[in-house]
Formats: sequence, C-alpha cells, structure tokens
Amino acid sequence: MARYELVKRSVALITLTNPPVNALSSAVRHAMAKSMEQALNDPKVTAVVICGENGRFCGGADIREFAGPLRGPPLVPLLDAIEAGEKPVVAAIEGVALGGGFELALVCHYCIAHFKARLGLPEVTLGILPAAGGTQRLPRLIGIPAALELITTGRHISAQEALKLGIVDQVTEQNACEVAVEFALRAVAKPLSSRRVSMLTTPCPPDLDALLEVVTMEVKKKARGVMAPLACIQAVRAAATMPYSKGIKRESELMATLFNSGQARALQYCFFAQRTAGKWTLPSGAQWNNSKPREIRSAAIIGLGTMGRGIVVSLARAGISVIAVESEKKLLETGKQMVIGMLERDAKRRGVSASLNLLKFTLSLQDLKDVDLVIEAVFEDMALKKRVFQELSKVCRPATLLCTNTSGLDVDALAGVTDRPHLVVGMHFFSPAHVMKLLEVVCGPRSSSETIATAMSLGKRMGKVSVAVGNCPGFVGNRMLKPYLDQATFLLEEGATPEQIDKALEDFGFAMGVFRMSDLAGLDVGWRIRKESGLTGPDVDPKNPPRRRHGRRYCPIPDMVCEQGRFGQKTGRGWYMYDKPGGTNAKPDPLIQNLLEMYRSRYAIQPRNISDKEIIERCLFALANEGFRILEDGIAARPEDIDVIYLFGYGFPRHRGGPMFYASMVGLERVLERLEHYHQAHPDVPHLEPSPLLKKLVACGSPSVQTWREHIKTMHSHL
Ligand SMILES: CC(C)(COP(=O)(O)OP(=O)(O)OC[C@H]1O[C@@H](n2cnc3c(N)ncnc32)[C@H](O)[C@@H]1OP(=O)(O)O)[C@@H](O)C(=O)NCCC(=O)NCCSC(=O)C[C@@H](O)CCCCCCCCCCCCC(=O)O
Repeated sequence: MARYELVKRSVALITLTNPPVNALSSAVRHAMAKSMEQALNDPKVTAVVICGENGRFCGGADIREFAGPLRGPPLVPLLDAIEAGEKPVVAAIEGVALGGGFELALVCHYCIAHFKARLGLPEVTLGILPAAGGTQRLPRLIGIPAALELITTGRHISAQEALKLGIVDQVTEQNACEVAVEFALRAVAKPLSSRRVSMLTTPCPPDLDALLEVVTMEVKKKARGVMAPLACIQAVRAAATMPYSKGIKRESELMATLFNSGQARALQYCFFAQRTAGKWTLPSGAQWNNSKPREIRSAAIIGLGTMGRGIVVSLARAGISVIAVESEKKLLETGKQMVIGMLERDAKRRGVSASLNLLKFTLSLQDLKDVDLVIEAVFEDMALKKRVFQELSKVCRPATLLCTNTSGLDVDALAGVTDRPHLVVGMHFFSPAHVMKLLEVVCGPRSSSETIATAMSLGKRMGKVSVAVGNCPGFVGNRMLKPYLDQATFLLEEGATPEQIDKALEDFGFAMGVFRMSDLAGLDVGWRIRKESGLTGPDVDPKNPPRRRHGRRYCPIPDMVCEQGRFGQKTGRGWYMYDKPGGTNAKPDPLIQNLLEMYRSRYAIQPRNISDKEIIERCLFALANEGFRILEDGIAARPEDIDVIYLFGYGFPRHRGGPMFYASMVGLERVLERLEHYHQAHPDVPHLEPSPLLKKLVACGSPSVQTWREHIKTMHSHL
C-alpha cells in the first residue's frame, strides 16, 4: 500500500501502491503514517519524496470507503504531521493529484509536477468538499478568488497552470520522481516555516463579502439546489477569517453535513454508475473485457442534417477520416460549410488546429466502398432508411459495419434488409451530437459482440458516455420519455400551466422543464411521429373519442398547439412565446392560457389546483415505472445504465442520481404506493400501473439499487 525505500543514501522515497489510482484507502493511510514515522525518526534520512506507483500520484480518498463506517487513521492529522515535520518533504506528481491526493501535495513542502500531470479538487462533484485541509490551505497559497473557482467547480488544471498559480514549484518533462529526489537533496537544511502552507496568512481581498456574494449567486444559478458548492464557499470564508486551527474545524463540520446528505450519496452513485455503464455484458457471456473491437480508421455519414453534422464533427475530432454524403448538391454545400464552421470554432476554443483534412464531402454512395463503418443519419423514416441500408449493402465491402442513428426505429428491421445483419447496430446520438455526451448503442438480436464492442469503443474514442441497450421502440431514453411527457400534458388538462409544471421540475433540479425543453427540441418532430402512428391527423377514425386512443387516455393539446404553427423556439411560438423565431427567452403566452381554458370548457373539465408535489410524483414516478419495465424486458441491463442515460441525455439533475436512484432514495414502497394511488385515480393511464418488478422489489424488502440486478436475473434479456 506504500513502499518505503532509501535512495541516494539519505532520501526516504515513499511510493503509494494502490492501483489503479493509488486512492488513499485506510490501508494506504496506515502504511503512509508508518512510513512517515520511519522517515522522520531515521537519522540517516534528511529528506522525503512522496510519489505514486505506475505514473499516477494519487486519485484522492477511496470513494468506495465512504459507503461504510470510516476506519483507519484519519487523513487530517496524518497530513498535518507531514507538514509539521522537520525534514523537507517533496511531492513528485505524475498523472493525477486529485482531491485528497492534491491535499497531500499541499502539505508537502515542495511540489514537482510532470508536464502532463493534472491537479484538482473534484470533491464538489461528489457532493462533498476537500476536507483534508484543502479548503484551508489552497486559499492561503493562491488567494481567495482562484481557490474559490477551483474548489467550487472541481475543475482539473494542468501542471503549467498549477505552476503559474504557485501550487507547484517546478514542472518537468523528465521522471518527476527522479527530479524530486534531486530537488529534495538541495532543500535539506533550508528553513521550512514559509513552506508550511497552513501557517500562511490568507491574502484577503478588501471586498471579501461582495466577492463571496457574487460567487454564491453564480453557484446558485448554475447548480440550483445543490448543497456542496455553497458549503465550499463557507469553508473558504473560514480560511479568510479564521486561523487554520479553527478553519479546519469549520471545514470538518461542513463536511459532516454534506457527507451524510442524500446529494453526496447520489453524486457518488453517479461516479460509479458512469464507470459501470461502460462495462456492457450480453447474456451470451460476451462482454466489454472479452470482446475485441475493430479498429476504425475511416467512417462515412449519410445525411448532413443537424444530427449528421454533429456526428461528422465528433468523428473528425477523434482523428477519424470521414466521408459525408448528401443527396442534393445544395444540401451538401450547406452541410459542408456548417461542418467546417463548427470544426473551426471548436478548434479555436481548444487551441488546436481544425482537422479539416480528414473530411470529404460527396453526393455518391459509391465513394463509401472502402470505409470501415457507416453511420446513417437520414430523416426518421423507416422506408427511407431501409432503402439506404439496401444500397449500403451493395456498395460497401462485406466487412463494413452499418450503423443507424435512429432515435427509436427497429434496428433489427434495418439489419434484415442488409447482407450482414451481424454487422448492424444502432448508434443513437443526442442532439447536438458534437456536444451531448450520451450515446445509446442499440444491440439488435443479430448484432455480433464484435460489432457492439466496436460501437462502444468508437463512442468512447469520441468522448461519449456509451451505454449498450436493447432494441425496442424508443430504446431506453425515448421510451421512458413518453410516460413523462404524457403526465405533463395530462396535468395541463387537469388545471396546471406549462410554466407551473416547468417551475416544479426546474426546482427539482432539471436545467429545463418539460415544456421549455420541448420548445427547444421542436414540437413538430413529435407531431409528425404521432401522425405517422395514427394518433392524430386525417387517419384517425372520427368515431374515436377525442381524448382516447387505442383504449387509453390521450391528450390532443400538443397537436392543437402544432396545428397553430407553433413549433417552439424556431417559430418564435410554442408552449411559450419568444421575442423572435430562434429566440430563447421564454415568456408565458396568454394565447396558450386561452387555448387551455377553451379546451377544458369544451370537455367540461373542472380545473383544480395541482401541487408541485403531484407534478413531481406523477412525472417522475411514471418515468421510473417505465424504467422498471425496461429492466424487466431486458432492454437495459442495470438501473445504473438507465440513470446514466437520463443524466447525460435528458438533463436529469445529477445530485438526484437519475430516475432509478431517485426512486430508491424516495423509497420503493412509497413510489409503489403513490403509483397505485394515481393509477386508481386515472385507470385509463396504463403507465401509472406499478410494474411487476417494482412490486417484486418492494416484496423483497426494497434492496439497494446496486443489487436490483440480482432480482431480474431470470428474466429474458434483449441485449
Ligand atoms: C483518477 C481518474 C482521473 C482516472 O480516470 P481514468 O479514466 O483513467 O480511470 P477511471 O475513472 O475509469 O478509474 C479507474 C478505476 O478506479 C476507480 N477510482 C477512481 N478514483 C477512485 C477513488 N478516488 N476512489 C475509489 N476508486 C476510484 C474507478 O471507479 C475505476 O474503478 P473500476 O472498478 O470501475 O475499474 C478518475 O478515476 C477520477 O476522476 N477519479 C476520482 C477522483 C476524485 O474525485 N477524487 C476525490 C475523492 S474524494 C476526496 O479525496 C476527499 C478528500 O478531500 C479527503 C477527505 C477526508 C475526509 C474523509 C471523511 C470524513 C467524513 C466526516 C463525516 C463524518 C460525519 C459523521 O457521520 O459523524
């Protein structure tokens, strides 16, 4: 857990050895305490160097230990003792120094960093704060404004930035450990008092209160309802106004409050869920660590609409040659100009050169005969997609993978028209595809494990969080969206307004309520799908009762909004009104209010006061209920996968953990009871009927979300 060696006859070299990230587990802390004691007591030792094995200094406290009772030597006294020691201690940072790892570096008297190292205090992203003196030492070292920015955002910084800020003493391109040993030898006998950061006075701006107020406002705006950044600000205030001995107590009090909060549990769950999601597994036994992906050097995109353009940019950014295909010259030229502009802006922002040389634009599918992989991103029309896949089958070499970016159509039906169904897979990107991190990899029943491995690995290469899902209408994300949207519109019928529903959801933590989100996405898309599926438009049987379809409740209000040409932001009118087409400032629209009133009176609906609690329960429990059905159907392998999809694709607030984790935090028994209650009140809404899996989990004593999988093992999987 920590190796102790004497090097150059007088330097104690302590190496943290806890792969993969040398986290400060209780065993590591124990070994470090022992090693430090040995170094400080050995008269041969004149200086100490601390480094991490395998080119990684330290990834911080062992987050897994937070779930159980705290054991082993506490970190704060251990770090205080390192700083107070009379022998110089040098941190040799390679790879990462994060969280407790950064705090360890802060107590060392000197810091050497490799030029590729990254440092940061990401605790805030885990719902806690840097509680091993980080909130007290960093402001003393680099001042309040810079420390506040790093601590409240959790941003990682490069070694070069750390040098500029005065956090590290030297950046090297050589082996940081060897440089640190030489540095340590030169530091022997130099006075250490000015190197003990906790003894420094925090440089305090004259307008401290005003500064803290501004940062508080910014934080509240950015992360509505999130506790950790606010606690970080309070801890930094303590560094400015209290001596270290008192400040560290304040830090610990604030940590205790956060540590025991549901938000910390949710955010730590998200950290592990994101990593779990990459570890896909199929019932056949094929999985992430036994299926080799193919190497993808070249790809083609069919269709240069919004999605296609974003996918081209993502591929080119990942260093893959891309051929982009359009059906008409004008569309090709427009798409080309937009892609080039997007890539140039992106490169400028990242300070790199745009990879335009990787791009080729063409009108001919014949140009795709040698590519490794094709992603079809044409209009969401099955007949059109089938034609494209048939054509690709003829044109592409037999080994080319054929992927579809459909957001919900049957991937297997597309595979069926090709000569290589095992090489067909869904790659469902989210709009805008070069920005959104989520990728649903849709496994058809005939997709081979190599095909799935390749799509997952390509997603990772593009910087996406990829989740393997089964093939059903809407897959995971969009299938779950339906009951959520339905509840929102039913609530409108019953007396709520779009702004009331949006506010309740935004207060819950969503960046945008459902109606603002729909206005942004465009209302015409859903309208077209509803028309195609016979729910609205001329194909609906006139004998059908207006508020019922296929024997269940149906709300035609979204169709009525579209019939007025209100398609959302792009037309300047939707559920809200905007200053102009393309405007983003949503204002309540009296015309929508009138429409709702007329609608209710036409159908003799007596509007009632609807509480925010009901809005949240009906929208979110219906969402989670569909998630349970998806688990039952084997469309998602684990609740973590569903949560990751909602966190990265649908703006579900991270501090709530995702719909499935949220349901577990509310209590499955309570979710079941509320769904039963609402289903009784609305028996014509099948989505409110509690799923058998939810009932089963409650009957099993509501086990923790991480163990639900054990209860669905026997069911049929579509993965
Ligand atoms: C380090 C990374 C950047 C590496 O990224 P990479 O992509 O290379 O790899 P992965 O992310 O896939 O990770 C590989 C593997 O490692 C696991 N892992 C990573 N980091 C940790 C970790 N810190 N702990 C445990 N496990 C970790 C990861 O899960 C993967 O495992 P798998 O099985 O899936 O292969 C990247 O991993 C990264 O960013 N890591 C997290 C870095 C981080 O956030 N660090 C901060 C940790 S929190 C911390 O350090 C807190 C400190 O301030 C110390 C606080 C001390 C106080 C302690 C408690 C006091 C409580 C008081 C309250 C009591 C009150 C009361 O009840 O009375």
